[in-house]
Amino acid sequence: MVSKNITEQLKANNGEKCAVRQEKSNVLRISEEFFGLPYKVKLLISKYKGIPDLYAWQKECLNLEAIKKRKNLIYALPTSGGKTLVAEILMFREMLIHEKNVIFILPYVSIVQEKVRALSPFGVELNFVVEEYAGGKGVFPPVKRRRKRIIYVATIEKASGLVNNLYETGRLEEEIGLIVIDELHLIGEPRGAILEATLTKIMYANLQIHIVGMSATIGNLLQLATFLNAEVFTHNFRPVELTEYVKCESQVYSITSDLEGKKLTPLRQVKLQPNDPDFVAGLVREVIPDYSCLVFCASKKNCENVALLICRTLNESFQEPKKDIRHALLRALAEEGNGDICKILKQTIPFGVAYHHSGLTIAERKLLEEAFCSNTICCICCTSTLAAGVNLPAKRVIIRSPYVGNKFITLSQYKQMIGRAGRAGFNEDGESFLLCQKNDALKIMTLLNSQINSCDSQLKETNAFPSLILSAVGLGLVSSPDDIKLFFNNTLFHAQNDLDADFDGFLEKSIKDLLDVGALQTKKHGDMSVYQLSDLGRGAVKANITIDDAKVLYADLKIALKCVSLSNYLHRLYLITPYSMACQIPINKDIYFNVYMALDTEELNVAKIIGIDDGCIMKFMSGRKSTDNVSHIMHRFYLTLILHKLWMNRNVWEVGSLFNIPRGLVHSLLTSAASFNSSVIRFCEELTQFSSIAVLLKEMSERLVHCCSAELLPLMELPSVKLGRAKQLLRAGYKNLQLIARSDVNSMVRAIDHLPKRVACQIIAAAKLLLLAKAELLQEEAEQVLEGLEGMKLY
Ligand SMILES: Nc1ncnc2c1ncn2[C@@H]1O[C@H](COP(=O)(O)OP(=O)(O)OP(=O)(O)O)[C@@H](O)[C@H]1O
Repeated sequence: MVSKNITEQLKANNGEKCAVRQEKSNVLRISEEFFGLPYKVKLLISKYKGIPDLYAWQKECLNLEAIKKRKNLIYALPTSGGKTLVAEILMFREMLIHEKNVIFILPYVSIVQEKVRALSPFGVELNFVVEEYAGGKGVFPPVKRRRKRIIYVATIEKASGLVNNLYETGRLEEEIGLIVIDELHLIGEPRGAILEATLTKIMYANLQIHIVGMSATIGNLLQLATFLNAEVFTHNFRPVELTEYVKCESQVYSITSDLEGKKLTPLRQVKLQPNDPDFVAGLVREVIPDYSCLVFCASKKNCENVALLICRTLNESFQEPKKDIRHALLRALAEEGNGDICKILKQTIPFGVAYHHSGLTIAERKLLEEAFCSNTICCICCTSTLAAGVNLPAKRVIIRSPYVGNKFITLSQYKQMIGRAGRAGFNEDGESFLLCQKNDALKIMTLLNSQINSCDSQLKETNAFPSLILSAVGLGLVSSPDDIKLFFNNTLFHAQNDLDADFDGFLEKSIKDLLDVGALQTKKHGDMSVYQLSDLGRGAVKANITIDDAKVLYADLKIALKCVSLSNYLHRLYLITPYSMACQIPINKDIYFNVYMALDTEELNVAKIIGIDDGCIMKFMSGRKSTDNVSHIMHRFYLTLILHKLWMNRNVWEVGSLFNIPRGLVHSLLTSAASFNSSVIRFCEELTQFSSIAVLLKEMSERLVHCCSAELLPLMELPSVKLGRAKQLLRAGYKNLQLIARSDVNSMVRAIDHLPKRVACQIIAAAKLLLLAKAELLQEEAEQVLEGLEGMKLY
């Protein structure tokens, strides 16, 4: 007993000495700087990200003249090169040193949420606020904060609204010092037109805002650099070495390079089995369960089938080691699905295998990603979207076939996928296998020896010119044909094409169309005619929607103004049913008929108000063609019926099976409805005749974002906390943000099934940050009131 006490005493003394030594070294280092930031930032990066030191290229990049002189910069590196950390350090610098706010643009809602959560501990420690602008989240105009700096983490669409709003209220240049764009190459995908439009406006307005873009390697970096007047930094750094293989039938080749280009060198033969004809399971088994493996598949169905196929080749021994935590994962998944678990995942997870695609809800995907990162599961069969968004590195990456959907894979897709191979800090190397049939072998050789794709402006492809003209006129950036021409000289489209006489003609036609449709008007200004927006044009710009959508919305709102039905939410849900989703959700006639027939009198009345009656339904059922307008309304109303079921508290699983569509799609419909709701609200606020409708829609916002009971709402404010996790938290006694903020990480991990420590830490920090931000806002409001009272006599 005595000796134990002495040992403990010694240990304690020793611990104290270590602590003192550590303290001293920290004190010494306090005076050191970390790229102009307090040394504390380096310690926090080590604490929260587990990164003790920067890679050489990261240091080089942060020390570039372009950065010092705040010149715009694009830096391009292969996937997993560590680009994000550089951007984060730049953002911290902008807030802590230059005392300006930052906009961080990311491609998808789920990545925005993930980033908000990951930045929260830094926000608490470094005293800044992280605001989420994605889906239905993010207020316009953004709340102005006097004391704290803000990172707005935004999707492409929300960032566009944010920039417009801050510009027109004169706050953009005053408040924003830096805009960071992750995955800049997405400018070459359809949604990229919005990003290009946002950046064009900033470039044309010639604001003192530093723009930094990150990208994977792309073919036309210089064109992008011309567009952004940016310097370029490239590096081909990979934290771990990557070896590439091709497997064609039973032959494995390694990909080697010589002066003539890439070659396939035969390496080994594999034995194809009837239950594993491609040897995909064989390749997986070579690495799991000790290491992790990602299998990219061409389609969603394929992901599910391959996951099942792999499990059929695994024996019981693959189930044993992680039985308990895998069951905890299944329970967490059941929680998200209100008791339902996907039948396939139920079979595969005990083996440590899962599938991952957009048919799953965001919450399910998040749980699987966390489980993969914490080694609870060791193999995920996924579609190519996983490569673009989520950071899930694996020892081995297998590309099951050289197709994405039914299109042959491009070099940048290939690079993006194989880029996931190799876990920095976990494996010394990574491997990739591209599987193909003999008849695709030639195409593979061409692919491997081709140039990396360029990313092209999408303004023309997506017919985005009219919206961009409207927005530029609305913001007061342009008002004459000459201005508009000059404005378009600042686009990426211009950097890629000569804007010749044809283009002038094209612009003139776009302007004429906008005048004809009544979105644009001319006004005399002295001798000159200048353009200005009509009510409709203003609404479209404010709501960030196309003029065609604005016309439909205007007509819908006019009807609603005359006879909005308040007896239920169906009419309001129809108004906010996103137009863009109709093409993704096909109508099932029988389901439509059954759901329509089950509507009560009040609900049928709503259908009538918007133009659907029994006659329309019968005509539709009999397959007779209706006018375009009626078909359009019918299709939208079908989506409204789906939303209505969710609104009535049916979960995404039930609704998915009722309408025979994947639950992930039901979830995206809900997310885009929440986002469209904020657009419609802004439209109604701009066109004051509809302001009463804005009030009605605002009341729905919060419930629409989360679609859950009131007691869960405060918990769902937390980034990445979805229904299942909110319920787990509530059941464990975490009823509000205060209780979460006060919790310690270990007790939370003990109380919640399948909650990794890192995530618990981020959830607690996010709760603290939300509360601090709220408290500070109230304090600022109180100060403003008191300032107003200053000098006032009380009596
Ligand atoms: N200096 C470093 N030392 C060790 N690990 C690092 C370092 N910098 C970043 N990482 C880690 O490397 C991984 C990949 O980093 P990151 O996601 O920033 O790469 P990326 O280049 O942005 O990749 P992508 O193109 O996929 O977005 C992350 O887990 C990150 O924490």
